[in-house]
Amino acid sequence: MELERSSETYQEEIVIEALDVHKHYDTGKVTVKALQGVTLRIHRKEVVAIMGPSGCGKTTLLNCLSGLDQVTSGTVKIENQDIRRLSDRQLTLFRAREMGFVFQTYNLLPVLTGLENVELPLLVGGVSSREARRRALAGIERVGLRDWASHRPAEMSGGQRQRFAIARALATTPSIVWADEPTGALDSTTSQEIIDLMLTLNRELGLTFVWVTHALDIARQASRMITMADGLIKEDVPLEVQTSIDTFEEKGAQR
Ligand SMILES: Nc1ncnc2c1ncn2[C@@H]1O[C@H](COP(=O)(O)OP(=O)(O)OP(=O)(O)O)[C@@H](O)[C@H]1O
Repeated sequence: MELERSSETYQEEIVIEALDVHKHYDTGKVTVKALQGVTLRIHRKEVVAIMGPSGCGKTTLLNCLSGLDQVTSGTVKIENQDIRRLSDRQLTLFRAREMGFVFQTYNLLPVLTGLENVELPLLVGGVSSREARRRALAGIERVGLRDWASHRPAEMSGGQRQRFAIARALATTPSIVWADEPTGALDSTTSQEIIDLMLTLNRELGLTFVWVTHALDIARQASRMITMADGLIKEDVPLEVQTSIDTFEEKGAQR
């Protein structure tokens, strides 16, 4: 399958690089400094969770890194491409090719079936209808919802909608998937199923994931946890270190 990538090829390869990124919002009277100098490197196959209190700049960072929004100053490179050097059209095509997006509210079109929702980005990208159907069905199979392909979102549970949203994000065989509160609208069991699905896709397809989440139990399952405050990165902890901190604390607590 074309989604498959060799893990050896990509080890230690930087896929997302932010250098001294600032983002200011001008709201007329005041300027909100949402990002105040973020520098960050994310390697291929990492699963990075971005945490922090409401308003600290998590979504702004995700939007700036993914090119959904423009930075005020600083550099963002994706796959070594400085995205500020791309025209709007080039950036749209680049995003469509390299990135998938998953949102808390699924963002599926209600008038389309699950299958049609997954096909849509492929058809927009110029893929033939026969090929789009083949690829969409393969993606839907991968998220375990073959029997639901002809249903509309209103007939599905939240977890099923999010699975279709993930299949849609995968349809264009991206290398990076951005997920903004992907489990925010789901109960804890369904949330865990969605997290397990993304972790499987990370392992099997070598996809890089960036999750924005409020939930510590979700963030702990990433391979790296970044905590933001006031538009800056305050902590950046790989899972192994996190685990040893937990173990240390647990041992300390037992003494
Ligand atoms: N379009 C906008 N116009 C003006 N200010 C904005 C805009 N988007 C975000 N902000 C402000 O930028 C700051 C960071 O917002 P952001 O949404 O990135 O935070 P967040 O950490 O994702 O918050 P939450 O966890 O509540 O979603 C906040 O002060 C917010 O009010």
